[in-house]
This record gives sequence, C-alpha cells and structure tokens, in this order.
Amino acid sequence: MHPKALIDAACELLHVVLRFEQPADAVVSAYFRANRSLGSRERAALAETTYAVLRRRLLWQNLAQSGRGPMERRLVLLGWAGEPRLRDAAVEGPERDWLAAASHIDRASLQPKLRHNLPDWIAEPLQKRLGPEFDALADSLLESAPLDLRVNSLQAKRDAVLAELQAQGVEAKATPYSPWGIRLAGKPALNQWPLFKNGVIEVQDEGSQLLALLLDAKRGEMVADFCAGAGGKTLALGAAMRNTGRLYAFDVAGHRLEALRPRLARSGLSNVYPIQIAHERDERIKRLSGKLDRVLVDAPCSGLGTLRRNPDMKWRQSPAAVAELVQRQQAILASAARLLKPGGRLVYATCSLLDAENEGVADAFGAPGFVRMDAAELVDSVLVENGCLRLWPHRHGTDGFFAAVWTKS
Ligand SMILES: C[S@@+](CC[C@H](N)C(=O)[O-])C[C@H]1O[C@@H](n2cnc3c(N)ncnc32)[C@H](O)[C@@H]1O
Repeated sequence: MHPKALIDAACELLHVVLRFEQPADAVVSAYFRANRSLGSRERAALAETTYAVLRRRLLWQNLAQSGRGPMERRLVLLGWAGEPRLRDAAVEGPERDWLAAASHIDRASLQPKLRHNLPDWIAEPLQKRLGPEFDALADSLLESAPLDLRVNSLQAKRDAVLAELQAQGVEAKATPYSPWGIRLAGKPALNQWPLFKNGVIEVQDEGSQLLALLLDAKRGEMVADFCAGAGGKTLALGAAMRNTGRLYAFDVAGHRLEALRPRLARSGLSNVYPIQIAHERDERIKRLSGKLDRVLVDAPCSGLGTLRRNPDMKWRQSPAAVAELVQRQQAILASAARLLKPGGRLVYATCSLLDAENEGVADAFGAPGFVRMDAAELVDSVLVENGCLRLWPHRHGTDGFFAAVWTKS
C-alpha cells in the first residue's frame, strides 16, 4: 500500500475509534475484517498507531492545535507507530515542518496532565492514594503490557514448557509471583502453536492468575466463578482443582460463556459447568445456596487496571459509570456470598485501580458470619496492602488488580 493510502487508512480507523461507541479492540478487528487486503505489517502499523494516539491523547491533541487539516490526520502523524519512513513519505511542505517542530518539544517541560494523559477524575484519586509514586504509575500505564502465559498444570510443568519455548528460540522467563506464569519478551502470534492448540498454555496476565491462589480451591470441592466471562479465571481454577469436583461458571452474557467453550475443550477440563443466568438473583443460583466451598466474584468493573492493554477505557469510562458499577458490584457480591457454606471462602476481585470499586465495595460488604482473611497468608506479602491483594503495574509488572478474601464462619 502506498504510504499516503496507509496514513489515510489510519485516519479512517481512528475516526471511528474516537467516537468511543465501542471498545477500540473491537473497532480495530472489524476494520481489519472489512479490509482483508491489508498485510500484517500494515495491520500492525494501523493498530499500534491507534493505540499510541489513545495512550497519549491529551498530549497529541494539545500539539495538534498548531497544525492544519483534519484532526485525525494530525493525531495520526503525531502518534505514528509504523515505520517512520512511511510517515515521512506521506507528508510534505508545511506539514513536514509542523511535525518536526512538534517532535522537538521537550516533554519534561509540559504540564503534568499532558505527561500523564489521564482525565482528572482518574488522576486525582490515584494521586491522593499514591502521593509522589503516582508519576511512576502514570508512566507505566502509557506502556504496552507484556504477553503473559499460564501453563495448564493439568498438562505440563512450567519448567518443561519454558525449556520447550527456549529451545524454539522464544525469549521467555518465569513470572515472579504466579507459579504457573511465563512472560514472553515479544508478542508472537501463538494461536497456531501446538502448545496453545493442545491447551498446554493460555494467555493470561500474571495478576489474573494470582486470583486462583487466593481461592485455593481443592480437589473435589464445589466452586463457583460467579462472573466467569470467557473463563480466564475459570480455567485456572479448574486446573487447580485437578479436574475434580464441580466448578460452576456463571455469567449474564451468553456470548462470553460461548467463548469459554473452545478454551475448555483445549484445556481438557471436564469439571466446569457454564450456566447463563439472567441476573445475580437468578433461581438457578438460589438452588445452590449454602452449598459451595469457594466463590469467586470477578466483578464487572471500570477496567482501569488494564489501561496498558485497553487505553481507550480511560476515555470511555466516567464517574457516573463507575458509580453505577459500584452499585452492581455490591449487589453481585451480596448475592454470590449466599452460596457459601460454613467454612467456605469468598473472594471479591476487580481489575480496577480505584478505591471506590475496591476497598469501598469490600468494606461496605457486611453479610453476617463473614470474616476477612489476610491475603498475605495466601500470596507473597509484597502484593498485599491492608490485608487485600493490591497489584500495580509500576510495582509488580502486572495489570492493576484488587482482591479481598473472607471465610464464612
Ligand atoms: C471482569 S469480567 C469477568 C472476566 C472473567 N472472569 C475472566 O477472567 O475472563 C466481569 C463479568 O461479569 C459479568 N456480569 C455482569 N453482571 C453480572 C451479574 N449480575 N451476574 C454475573 N455476572 C455478571 C459480565 O458479563 C462479565 O463477563
């Protein structure tokens, strides 16, 4: 494709992404499906440029004010993440001079907001919580996340998989906190690897893997993954249960549970029962009241802990949406807790960084008989704050995660 046409394509894609009507990854995938002739390098340039613009949107918008022409074009030229020579070939005259001037701006001298690229309603509570450490968090949220794998412990040991990957020339190392995790240096397309197709590995952030350690589900137990979605945590729990007992995977979204099915088939698990529910007080849930050993509530949340992967979330979320989510989180947690039998364990988790969705919801939970457990009894204490799992991208290299644990007395 001619460089000019490639830049035009990036503008066309960005125009749709910046409407924020759908998640950016869905818009990018739909664009690629509609433009099948795009080569893999062209796709990479378009996707990475879109994400680069979303990550530093405040900075690019500020710098774009001085340019001319459509806003999307100025943003694409500033955030271009493809080969520089392609962009150079697509600009000429005053546009070239404007771009050169913009690239010489000393970013350290910019006002903090243009360096952090976070809306105030997100930056302020995080600044309050972290103090001077906030800058390191904000910087880490501008990076892209590494590709983490979880080894399916039913099928293989981590060391053996690591050795196999290294023998194939894949740069990989063990993750520091999860006993099943492997971190890749690059981002290979691994969908066709036999290790993936045979269910030996799954893609899962290390932080997400740690929730299975908190739940510590045992052989033969009755367990529910209350908000199972496409089953990232379900698969880890099922393997920890050694494919025994019963693991219910509930979710209100049928299409997400459908996406779990091929993953289950690959994994070799036969102890998982996906069940679509209408809402958290569904009759099918009530029937299990007081019967379960472990319940995980991986609640719907703002997703702000995953900004390295989904930078559009910071522009698509709002304080009103978070307030609504908090109501839902409280209702789901209260309902899910009813499933536990005495001695059972409840875990409430989110991939949000905000206290309101995390400690706020956990502290407001007051069902009788539930006693908080110190997460430091279950995972490395460097991952724990005030008894809860608190993962931060800049400290732990994982997505942002929160989890609180209770036992039912
Ligand atoms: C954070 S996502 C779960 C991700 C999933 N656990 C994983 O590891 O891949 C939250 C899920 O909660 C589901 N959800 C929303 N409202 C719910 C409700 N009332 N009861 C159960 N699940 C709900 C959403 O459909 C979504 O799949």
